[in-house]
Amino acid sequence: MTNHSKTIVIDDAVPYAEAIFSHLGKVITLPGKSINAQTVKNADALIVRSRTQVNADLLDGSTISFVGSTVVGLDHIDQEYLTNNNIHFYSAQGCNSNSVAEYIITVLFELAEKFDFNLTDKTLGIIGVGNVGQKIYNKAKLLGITCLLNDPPRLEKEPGLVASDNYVDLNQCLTADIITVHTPLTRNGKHPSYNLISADKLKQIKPHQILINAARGGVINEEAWVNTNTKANIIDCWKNEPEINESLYQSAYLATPHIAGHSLEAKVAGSTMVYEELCKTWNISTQNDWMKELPEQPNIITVSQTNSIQKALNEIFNKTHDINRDDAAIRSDDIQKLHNKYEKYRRNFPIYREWDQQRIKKTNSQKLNNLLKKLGFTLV
Ligand SMILES: NC(=O)C1=CN([C@@H]2O[C@H](COP(=O)(O)OP(=O)(O)OC[C@H]3O[C@@H](n4cnc5c(N)ncnc54)[C@H](O)[C@@H]3O)[C@@H](O)[C@H]2O)C=CC1
Ligand SMILES: O=C(O)C(=O)[C@H](O)COP(=O)(O)O
Repeated sequence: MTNHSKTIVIDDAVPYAEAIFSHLGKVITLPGKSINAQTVKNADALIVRSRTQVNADLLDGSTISFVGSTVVGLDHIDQEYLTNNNIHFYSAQGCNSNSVAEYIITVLFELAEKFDFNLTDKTLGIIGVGNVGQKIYNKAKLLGITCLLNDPPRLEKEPGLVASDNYVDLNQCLTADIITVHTPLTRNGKHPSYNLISADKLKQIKPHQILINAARGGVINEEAWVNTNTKANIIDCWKNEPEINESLYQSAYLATPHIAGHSLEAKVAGSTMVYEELCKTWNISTQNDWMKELPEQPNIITVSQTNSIQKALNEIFNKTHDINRDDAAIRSDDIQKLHNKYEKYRRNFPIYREWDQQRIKKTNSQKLNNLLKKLGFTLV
């Protein structure tokens, strides 16, 4: 039964918001950017993704006592303000890490196909080895890709990692053939990541190297990146989204509108993690009736050839999430059109499912079948 005494304001990009949250109170859904002081003034809970700045300007004078974020980045949340004002805060850490990891692996196989190289001959540098970075590393290891890892904050907490894995300093990590960044965007503390790959660091980059940013705009210095000669730039996260830098955009071999973490499983995990926390906070039992609204399993994937395992994997990954489609969806030489398409496309992003939801028709290659199972696919 709905509790009409509570009001919950929710970003309308949170899937199944009404179905999941409505038994807890009156649900008001709004575009994340339209959530303002007026709309939250008399509400009890606020549930955001990444597009709402959560701070004193938004919450001063409101009745909000719970803020939930169904995404991972925290750079849009003034956590100190929330703590000082006794507002319970919860964010769904880890909810979309597998989605981002699958995006990166898909990108790697696409690059290998396009530039005709063997991934097992290349090194992959992973900067930030948290939920996302660790999953990329685990998958890369299964696929025989050599990795260099960089995460000074994690090493301080787990010094034993240096001995057991390929942890290196940032300069060495920047020598990898392909470099991918997965730190949060932070400006303070002992290891701020803003401008981590600075203009100076970018001078070390050689023309054979590939740079990927699916973390946040600003971790790699965009102004210097535009003028850095690389083999390819892959960019999912930008400064000033959706008004992204035109020159950097034109320099990108693959440019996607901040969708690496947008698998259905990631979005649903973010929503349910916040939902469970809100139920706990309000001391209400959880319900799962809304789950009947989830779509059916995707169709079985067939692989057209198995002579090259790398090519077969590229085909399969693309059939689960077509990143070229995401790039093409926003491509435009007219920057204004690009900016408009950017936000529109990500807000209406086509549903895709993670590998562990996918069924593949058994191939005639035992090696490929084994690899697919290890990557989470079901063989039928
Ligand atoms: N493109 C997309 O759709 C998505 C982007 N993200 C971004 O990726 C970031 C990482 O996500 P998770 O792995 O889930 O976060 P996490 O918090 O689990 O991992 C971040 C890791 O970065 C490390 N780190 C922090 N500062 C560093 C520095 N200066 N140098 C090297 N390592 C550093 C931390 O020690 C930690 O291990 C998020 O904060 C978010 O901004 C996350 C999900 C989706
Ligand atoms: O979790 C994060 O951090 C992300 O970057 C999300 O994938 C972004 O989600 P949106 O709310 O911007 O769709």
